[in-house]
Amino acid sequence: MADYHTHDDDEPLSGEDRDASIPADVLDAVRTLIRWAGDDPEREGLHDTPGRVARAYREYFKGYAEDPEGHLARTFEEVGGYDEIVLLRDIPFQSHCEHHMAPIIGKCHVAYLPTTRVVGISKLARVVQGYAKRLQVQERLTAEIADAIQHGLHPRGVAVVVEASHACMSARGVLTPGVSMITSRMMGVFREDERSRKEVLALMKIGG
Ligand SMILES: Nc1nc2c(ncn2[C@@H]2O[C@H](COP(=O)(O)OP(=O)(O)OP(=O)(O)O)[C@@H](O)[C@H]2O)c(=O)[nH]1
Ligand SMILES: [Zn+2]
Repeated sequence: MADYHTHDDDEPLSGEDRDASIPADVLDAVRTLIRWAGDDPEREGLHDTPGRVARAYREYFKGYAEDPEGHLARTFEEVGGYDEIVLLRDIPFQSHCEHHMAPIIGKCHVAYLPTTRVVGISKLARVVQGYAKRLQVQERLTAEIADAIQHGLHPRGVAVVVEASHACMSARGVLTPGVSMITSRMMGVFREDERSRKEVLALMKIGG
């Protein structure tokens, strides 16, 4: 998969040039799936679809080309003696389940209790996106985000809660829409201290 991410996505390419950067076996694989679905990949409306699907896959799975924990490398000394929870609530994400490659759509709440150094808040959202843009199960996504913050920042505590709906449950299979899956990972003070855990869950507005 990594070999398929060599193209710089910021470079504008058009028409055949864009498809030239996509390996022929990838385009063929999409044509095979179109045929398997029951349609003709050569008909006009589907002719450019394999290239579009391949480019869409580059976006869906661009997390494989990243080291999400690397986003946390630049920290700065917090000013003013701030020693309370830092929380980013409602970070939206889109991922894909590794069982069906169907969308997982949801939001993630990320909190940490700093020691002396803090990180730019956008970097926490980048960590979420870096792990979301891979094939996932929600439990592993949750754990990977929390572990990266723990290893990257060595804070006094990390709390990650993910709420998401799985298209593999709503659009196929059991056909049960409207279900939220909620997963969490608590580390440090948020795992060990009941009051800290309650405080962070209250700030996340979970469990009311
Ligand atoms: N725990 C967990 N399960 C997931 C996640 N995403 C999808 N699944 C489940 O993975 C399971 C795969 O089960 P299988 O029995 O192998 O696949 P299947 O026959 O397509 O199952 P159905 O979805 O029940 O039709 C299903 O129960 C999915 O709902 C996730 O993020 N976490
Ligand atoms: Zn699934």
